[in-house]
Amino acid sequence: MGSNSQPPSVINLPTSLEESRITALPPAAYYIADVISDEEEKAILQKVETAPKARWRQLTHRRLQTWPSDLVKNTLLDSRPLPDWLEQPVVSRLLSIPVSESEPHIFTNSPHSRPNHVLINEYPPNTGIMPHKDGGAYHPVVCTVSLGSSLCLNLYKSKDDGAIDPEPVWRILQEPRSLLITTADLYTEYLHGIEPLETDVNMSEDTIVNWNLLRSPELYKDGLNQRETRVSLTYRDVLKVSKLGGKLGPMFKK
Ligand SMILES: O=C(O)CCC(=O)C(=O)O
Ligand SMILES: [Fe+2]
Repeated sequence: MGSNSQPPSVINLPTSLEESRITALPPAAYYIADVISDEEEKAILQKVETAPKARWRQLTHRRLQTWPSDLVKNTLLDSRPLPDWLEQPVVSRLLSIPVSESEPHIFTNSPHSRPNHVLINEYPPNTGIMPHKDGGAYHPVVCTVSLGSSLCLNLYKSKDDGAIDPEPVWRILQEPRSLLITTADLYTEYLHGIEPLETDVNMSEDTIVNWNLLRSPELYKDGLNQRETRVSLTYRDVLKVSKLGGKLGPMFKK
């Protein structure tokens, strides 16, 4: 293989999530560089891009889709399953990786034992998301699949007066085709956000907490990541699902 060529596209799942733990973070976060193949990435991106226009919600810089639907008062009104292209291959792989001997997968202790909601965010270069917490609607396990481009997700601490310390405590680099799982204190105690940058800078073994788990650290040896459009799929379990959901008329569904 030449020094500039990419390694071949392979799926590489750990036999236990422990192998993928980001050890510099409080319990627990996991990073799997190769959760889907190139072909699977392309197929999902194609589905995202060709979704009906009404599926997209346009914010100032970013646009997003929610599947199967938005939440209303923290409740999922639409109890239809996720579409097949969001279910396969991602959910089945997620549910196939043990956390420990007594925990067969990461959603073992969530109310529906699986993710029932996917938020799709599209970030062109120079686009980010303000530091925030994900709030009370979800079980505190967040599974994010990244497509199309790498970027850094930052984790922030609230200061004692409630203000956000603008300097991130940790930075996680998410490569395309990767899966990041964050849980527990990282959900409840810390904030996460993405800076609106054209280029992530100053990246190294010392500044990126998952450096040892990256697929291609050599691509960033100058410390830089030139962003292209990155699409993320955020899989979560919404705690409350309306029993009426399946009975709502088409007017209430998107
Ligand atoms: O795109 C991401 O990785 C983060 C998205 C996010 O934090 C959110 O939508 O709540
Ligand atoms: Fe979030």
